[in-house]
Amino acid sequence: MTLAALASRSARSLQNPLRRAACIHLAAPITRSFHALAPQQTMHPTSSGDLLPYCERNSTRLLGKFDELHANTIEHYPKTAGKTISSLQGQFLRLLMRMTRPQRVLELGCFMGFSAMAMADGMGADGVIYTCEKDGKAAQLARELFQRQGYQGSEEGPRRKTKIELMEGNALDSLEILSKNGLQFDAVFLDADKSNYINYFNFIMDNGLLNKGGFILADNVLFSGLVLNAPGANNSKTHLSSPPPSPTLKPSDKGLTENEDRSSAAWQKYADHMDAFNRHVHADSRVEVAVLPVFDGLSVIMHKI
Ligand SMILES: C[S@@+](CC[C@H](N)C(=O)[O-])C[C@H]1O[C@@H](n2cnc3c(N)ncnc32)[C@H](O)[C@@H]1O
Repeated sequence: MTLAALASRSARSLQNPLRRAACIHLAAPITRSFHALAPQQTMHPTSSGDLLPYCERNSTRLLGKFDELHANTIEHYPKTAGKTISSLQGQFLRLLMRMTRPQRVLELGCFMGFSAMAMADGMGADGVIYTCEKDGKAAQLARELFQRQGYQGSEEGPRRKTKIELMEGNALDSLEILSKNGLQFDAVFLDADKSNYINYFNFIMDNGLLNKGGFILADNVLFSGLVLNAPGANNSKTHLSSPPPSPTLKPSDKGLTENEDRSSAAWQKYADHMDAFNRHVHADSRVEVAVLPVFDGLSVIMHKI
């Protein structure tokens, strides 16, 4: 049985709610794409105001094939379209893949497939991305798009080489499947539910999913700067005086769905998870890490050789 078939069988078996981690995903798309939808309101001066559009204007543009994806996303997820990383971050990921040439990449949090496609475009012809998504609708739309754009063979058409393998279901279950199949990765992009970042990191490191010398990119690690307010952040001087959401920031700009808690306490809870993750990674002697104040905070974590 191919890994794809194995993954899809396993995804079907994940209907048991007990196996699904209770995970509200809260993206921080204020530094993400769809800038027309989400005004730039970030605590990080390098990605605020006019600077982000300036950086985008002076960066190589991603190809027009991403237009269909963006149109799809706005059509099907008008309120949470901003969960997708920004065009600039997509270009950054693509460039990083071009420079490091990983053979196998793992992504947790596919959504509509933008970051997966951006990374796939930067990888060599033999490179494959495994991307995990628990939202069935997003997974289906992404799968269809990958097929139309030639990243995945379709059942009907001639079998093309699959460059993006989409694993539908809870990411922790997908990690177990990948581990059981003995897969190892050169790079990982962490962009799923914040409350599980530590679990994802531990599983990947403890089960040898990341090759030595390989790296993990973890997104949203500064969570709009709110990590400074986390109880364990150990930063008495720089506490933020007025935690978001600000009155001018629409809930949809943070990727919240109608049913998610929009109180600033809930907001802070996600930032606390990110702070705990940052401290956890920093304390792990198997890795070296740089926590970068770009986008919504991006950690580059290398598995020491
Ligand atoms: C920020 S979005 C990913 C955006 C995507 N990386 C991009 O930039 O195009 C996070 C995604 O993670 C998914 N997600 C959240 N928790 C998950 C879990 N436990 N397992 C798998 N996917 C999960 C959400 O459904 C959501 O689509």
